[in-house]
Amino acid sequence: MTTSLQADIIETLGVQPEIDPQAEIRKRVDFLKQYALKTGVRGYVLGLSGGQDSTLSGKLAQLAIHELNAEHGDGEYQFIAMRLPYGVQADEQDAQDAREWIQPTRLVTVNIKPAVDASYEAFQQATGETLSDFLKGNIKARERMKAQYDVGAHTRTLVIGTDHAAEAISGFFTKHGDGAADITPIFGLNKRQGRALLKELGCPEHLYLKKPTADLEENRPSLPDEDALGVTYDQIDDYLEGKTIADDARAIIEKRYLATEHKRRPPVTVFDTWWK
Ligand SMILES: NC(=O)c1ccc[n+]([C@@H]2O[C@H](COP(=O)([O-])OP(=O)(O)OC[C@H]3O[C@@H](n4cnc5c(N)ncnc54)[C@H](O)[C@@H]3O)[C@@H](O)[C@H]2O)c1
Ligand SMILES: Nc1ncnc2c1ncn2[C@@H]1O[C@H](COP(=O)(O)O)[C@@H](O)[C@H]1O
Ligand SMILES: O=P(O)(O)OP(=O)(O)O
Ligand SMILES: [Mg+2]
Repeated sequence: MTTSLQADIIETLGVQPEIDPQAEIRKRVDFLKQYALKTGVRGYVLGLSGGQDSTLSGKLAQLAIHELNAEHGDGEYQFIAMRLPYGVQADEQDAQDAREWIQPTRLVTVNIKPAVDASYEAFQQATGETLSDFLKGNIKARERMKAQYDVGAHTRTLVIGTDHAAEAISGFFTKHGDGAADITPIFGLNKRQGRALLKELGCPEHLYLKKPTADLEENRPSLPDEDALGVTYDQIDDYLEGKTIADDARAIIEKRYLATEHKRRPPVTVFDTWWK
């Protein structure tokens, strides 16, 4: 039976228990096109990690750009993919496979290591203390955000975020890091629905069957999100589809959801009451 908190979460995150992948693709490509036309921007920019979410978001963006150029422009719309490794990335080949499949208008590569290490060392010099490996991971996510905003502002393109329901529910993103973006085309989908869209689009299987990872920690490289979260994406997806899941998994999900409300909202103000 669906609990009332579960029903609230499903409604807030906009999840449908069943989807038509083809219709979802059309809706989200149209959304990207219409927003670019309405705002007058020249396209989109997105970090491609080689993971499922950026592969899907990037493909939707590239489809939107193709159609915009065919229908409205002289090729002035562009989708800029960014590779943003911290040094050398273990699954670099997946990122290259995603780029090959998406065929972005342009690829920009920024190694974030020097900037991240400079921030990490500046903190050390200023305080005499050392940031944890976990907190250094959040610097990486924020540095990636900065690099994308630099390219976006320079090219009049908007930054795409890859937030979706299965990530939003647990606040499993870095605040003002990968959580910061201008537009989120896969919002409202859970993880298996995202996979279904990629399958429909003809994506190489290995890019959507791989284990999701934020890959932010040096001490635990390629740590699967599911290990960090303590629940599986299947459990999260079932919960988001209104199904009954094991009590311990439900408790973990709901505890994380309630603790991370601040990450899904704008900065709290004197007019807000949600935190009380
Ligand atoms: N797979 C992914 O998509 C992905 C990507 C990046 C990070 N992550 C994960 O996301 C998490 C990010 O870590 P985090 O959440 O500890 O760091 P965070 O920086 O995202 O959020 C913590 C910060 O939020 C603010 N904050 C905390 N409580 C608050 C409150 N009640 N009201 C207002 N602001 C508040 C504080 O500034 C605090 O430093 C980690 O678990 C990381 O592994 C996952
Ligand atoms: N190594 C990366 N290169 C480019 N973009 C990246 C990289 N790692 C993460 N990103 C971007 O951040 C989001 C969130 O990633 P999670 O795996 O969900 O933490 C990802 O979709 C990329 O856009
Ligand atoms: O955000 P991505 O593309 O890195 O996907 P995943 O979260 O599955 O690693
Ligand atoms: Mg990832």
